[in-house]
Amino acid sequence: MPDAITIPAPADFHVHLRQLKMAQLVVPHVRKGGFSLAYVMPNLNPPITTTAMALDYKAQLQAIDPSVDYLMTLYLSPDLTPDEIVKAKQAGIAGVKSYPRGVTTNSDGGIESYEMYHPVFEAMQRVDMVLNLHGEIPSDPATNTCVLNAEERFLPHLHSLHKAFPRLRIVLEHATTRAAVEAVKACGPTVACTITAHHLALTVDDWAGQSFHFCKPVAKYPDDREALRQVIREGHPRFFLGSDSAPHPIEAKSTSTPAHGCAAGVYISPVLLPLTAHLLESFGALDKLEGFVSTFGRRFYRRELQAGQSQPIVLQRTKELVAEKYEAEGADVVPFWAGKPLDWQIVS
Ligand SMILES: NC(=O)N[C@@H](CC(=O)O)C(=O)O
Repeated sequence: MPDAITIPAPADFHVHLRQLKMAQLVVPHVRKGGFSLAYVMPNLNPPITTTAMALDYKAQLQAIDPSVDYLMTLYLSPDLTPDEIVKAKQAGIAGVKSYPRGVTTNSDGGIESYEMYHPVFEAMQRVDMVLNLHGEIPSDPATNTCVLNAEERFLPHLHSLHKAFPRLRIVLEHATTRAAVEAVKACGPTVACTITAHHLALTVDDWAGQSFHFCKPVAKYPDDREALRQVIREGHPRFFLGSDSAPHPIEAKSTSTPAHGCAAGVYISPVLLPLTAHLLESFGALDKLEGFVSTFGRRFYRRELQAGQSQPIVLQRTKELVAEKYEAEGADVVPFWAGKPLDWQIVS
């Protein structure tokens, strides 16, 4: 059992950084959690639908912490045109995120059918931008669809998109099921998958009745969690970390009404690297940490570290309790693993 681990420049390939006071609180937590690259989600209110909006948002994030490499994304909506894709690529925007309508936070403007976006996907394939999929279909009593099977029922869309656009790089985000792992494995090298740290820990029993563990997609069965753990143990190079760290004010998580429910999202940024090490060690995959948090995602996104760029993070074995909450002027949030011990801490 090692007492220290050194990881070259960890990269979080899925994170929600919000705006205004919440952003002031959570953006510095990217670094605190051990990460120097953040792949930033566009589901703001209003969503980031143009290159100009994405660049303006990036400037807001850089003003809070200029030391992080922010990779920006656009929100797939009918406003997005092939011309805007070309413009976005030239401006360094990395990807386009698709949210099916109504399945999660700020997804009212999300998509209902992929066919109408084929010209946009064609342009993305041509200029080489990444398509990020929130892989759930909306709940529908008529087809017996609910949060437990919404991801599995999305997978035929993944296969048909990959078939129609075989050179388009696609990432199935925050996979939670054995079916999703198998679907991504069955695809070619242009399809990858992010896995969150919390989905390596939680199952249905842990979020039913515990609002701070509620996120979309919800954690599934123990066998699904085992499939996520197994693909990491295998060191499969198309499966890598995207935290889906999604802060919500404590009030939005802890008080819900029948009309509004509880906000979906687990907040994980400030403890991300120590927690990921802790969890991987718990299921015998600590030796795969570097690939999972640093190498594989960077390779897929073509953001490999150049010589002299490795900005290594050193973790040391410890017993440290995670903070109960983080707060600042006008914002507060409860982190995942609050009040519980972690076996690793960042020392430099
Ligand atoms: N994951 C979540 O439960 N919530 C995310 C949105 C998302 O990625 O689904 C959020 O922005 O709060």
